Amino acid sequence: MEAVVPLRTTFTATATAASTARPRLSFQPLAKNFAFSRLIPAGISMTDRARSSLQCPPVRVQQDGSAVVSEDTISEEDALKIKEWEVERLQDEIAASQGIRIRRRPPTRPPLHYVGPFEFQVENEGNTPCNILEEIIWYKDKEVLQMKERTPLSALKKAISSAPPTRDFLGALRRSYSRTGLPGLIAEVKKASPSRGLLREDFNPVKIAKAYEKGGAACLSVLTDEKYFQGSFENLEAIRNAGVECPLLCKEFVVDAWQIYYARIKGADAILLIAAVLPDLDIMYMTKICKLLGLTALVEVHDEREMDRVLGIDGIELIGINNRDLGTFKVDISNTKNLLEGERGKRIHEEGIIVVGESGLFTPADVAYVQEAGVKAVLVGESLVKQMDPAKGISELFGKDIS
Ligand SMILES: O=C(O)c1ccccc1NCC(=O)[C@H](O)[C@H](O)COP(=O)(O)O
Repeated sequence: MEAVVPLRTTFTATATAASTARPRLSFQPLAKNFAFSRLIPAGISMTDRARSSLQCPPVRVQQDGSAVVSEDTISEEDALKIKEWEVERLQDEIAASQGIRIRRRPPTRPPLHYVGPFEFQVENEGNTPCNILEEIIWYKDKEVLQMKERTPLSALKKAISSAPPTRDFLGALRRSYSRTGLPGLIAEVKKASPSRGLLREDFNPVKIAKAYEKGGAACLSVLTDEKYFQGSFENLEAIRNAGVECPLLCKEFVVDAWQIYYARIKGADAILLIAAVLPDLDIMYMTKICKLLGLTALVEVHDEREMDRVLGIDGIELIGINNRDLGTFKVDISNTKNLLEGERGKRIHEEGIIVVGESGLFTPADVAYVQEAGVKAVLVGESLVKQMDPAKGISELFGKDIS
């Protein structure tokens, strides 16, 4: 029996990243009493972008139940999309070789499928994120794709040409350290988090930012992720436009250089780059873009391997050590100490890199502990934002008035 059936999303591409020949598409076998669960692919699916823009090819169902698509039915345009997908797979392989466990997309297909007019959910091990960071990144990839469609890079570049200049984030941290003898404070405007839920009901970002500035913060960090942190770019923009003078860090999950340009027009002076997500080449490329736009890059690491990768990249000036394990949410400030011990600490000192201790800092003893370990700045959210008076919270955190 042979039939030509239109199939929308049930195919998997079997071409390997290394192949130079035109990729061949093959399909999951379709049994007579076909069940939706059979749609779980054997291979790795394409990105949404590639998949959604591929035309539905005609499929020939063979006698054994398998379905094939003839190479002749693949248009030039589709072949190009498949190539794009191959390059993305290659990037995944490079990331894995650098110890990056965060995958940029589900290795099988995303759990949402369509068959004809029907939409349904199939979950399997491959399409469920391994931790919260991976979940955030998969979501962010889609979000950024939509944002880019609404505002192309060319429009951002045009807007940047008339944007006000950035402020010196690193200089502010250095000045604060010399003035107080204590780590420069990056105080975080944080409404909620995946680990703690809602942190503050009566959340007024501008009021909190002004209180932080009054309390002696050198710089501010503004969470812009909406889905997981209830932050926004509107908050960043509002704080910048409210006359707050502290330089602002855009606390985002950057997966695409487009976001750096976007942060710049929304008022950022610095932006976070997470080594657990970005391969070395991306970090190199993105830090260059930051420099070009006058932004400071805060490159965040969680473990020794990430620290060594980042230390191997030229021109890094600011490294954040995050004490939060993003798999378990456990916070352990000794992570900062461990990563600054021995040769690593020596090298950081010699190269004049400023290190920021991030997450889980609540008391003067915590601040003293990470300062002793070698940090010259700290990034603090929860313990300050929860205070009725965040300015007073800063004095309590440092054990003295640092304004
Ligand atoms: O805070 C979280 O629950 C979280 C979960 C997943 C990814 C990142 C997360 N936090 C981002 C941060 O780096 C912190 O907001 C920042 O270091 C301040 O931490 P804290 O002082 O403990 O609020």
